[in-house]
Amino acid sequence: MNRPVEALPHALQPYWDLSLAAVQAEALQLALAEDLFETLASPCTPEALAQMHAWQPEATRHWLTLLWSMQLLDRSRDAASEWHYASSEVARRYLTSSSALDCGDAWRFRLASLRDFGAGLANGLRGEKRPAPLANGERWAVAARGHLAREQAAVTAPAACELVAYRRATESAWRLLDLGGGPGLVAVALAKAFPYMHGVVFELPEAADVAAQHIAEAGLASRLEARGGDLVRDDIGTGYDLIWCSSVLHFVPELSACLAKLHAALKPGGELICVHAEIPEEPEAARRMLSYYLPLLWQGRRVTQAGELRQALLAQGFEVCEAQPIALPMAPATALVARRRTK
Ligand SMILES: C[S@@+](CC[C@H](N)C(=O)[O-])C[C@H]1O[C@@H](n2cnc3c(N)ncnc32)[C@H](O)[C@@H]1O
Repeated sequence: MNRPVEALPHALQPYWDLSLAAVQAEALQLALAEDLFETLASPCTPEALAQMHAWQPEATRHWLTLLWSMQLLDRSRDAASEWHYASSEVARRYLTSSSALDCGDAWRFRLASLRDFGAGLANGLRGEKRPAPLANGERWAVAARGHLAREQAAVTAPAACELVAYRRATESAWRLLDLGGGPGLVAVALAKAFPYMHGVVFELPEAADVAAQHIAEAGLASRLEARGGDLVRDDIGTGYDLIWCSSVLHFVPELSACLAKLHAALKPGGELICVHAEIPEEPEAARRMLSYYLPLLWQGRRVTQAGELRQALLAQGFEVCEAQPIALPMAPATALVARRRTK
């Protein structure tokens, strides 16, 4: 009689995976610190690599094999049956210092800040508040100069261009508001893709300065303006054909008042592309979202439940024409396209 096959993987496997991820994160961190993906732009054997850096050859071989299993390296055998390792497509694109889309430092920043938050969970539960090292505007300006800029260039801006390409003709003139646009690279990418578009990046004043710098560097100052202000209290302008608003509504105290302001800022027929992560109903999908958004939730910020934003848009008189999954840095989100009715 055959032995009954036990259920695989074991029910504890997801939790073992958490501890295993610690080693994978360190392996990647070390690869970034050593600029490994730049070196392995051309294939190399572990022995040659170890010799180049005075590393231990066996340890190097096993580390490379782990990175291969994480799909950060490709490998192939030569005629002598020796493995040669080279950076994978994703590592070349996003984790190589010479790539325009490099997110290596941004990834390291995310790892460090999530570890730091995780280490403070017990204190947070007891209600201990950690003093913010910088004032709000300055904190966002630091983010805009650092990881937000890298992630916008690599992830958010290409996703925005792809989405907007379905909604605007390249040769038409239109007016954009990139609300809470951080470093402004979404607006910059849209302006490059749509030569007749002009518009505004609205941001807290300190971050608006960073966006202004990016706009100037891109030679787009005649078409894009970085306007500093508080979107809750200040005038955000009117007559927009399209408002791009991603990962911003978490920070406004009153959702309905903010959506009413966005509705009024659009031309009749104009569209709000509202891109935010919401907490899904299913635990598997909710897990990633909650791990990322727990710090925000603990600060008392808003992360809506799946479907809540749509309801809030409908309540303000928007017509919700489309809901599309979209890749945002760290966790996927939903892009809701909400139109101001023509009458
Ligand atoms: C998570 S970032 C998102 C940046 C950008 N939209 C993106 O998706 O990459 C949130 C942005 O909202 C801006 N923000 C938050 N509260 C704001 C307010 N009251 N007025 C203007 N901007 C604000 C922050 O400065 C920050 O750049």
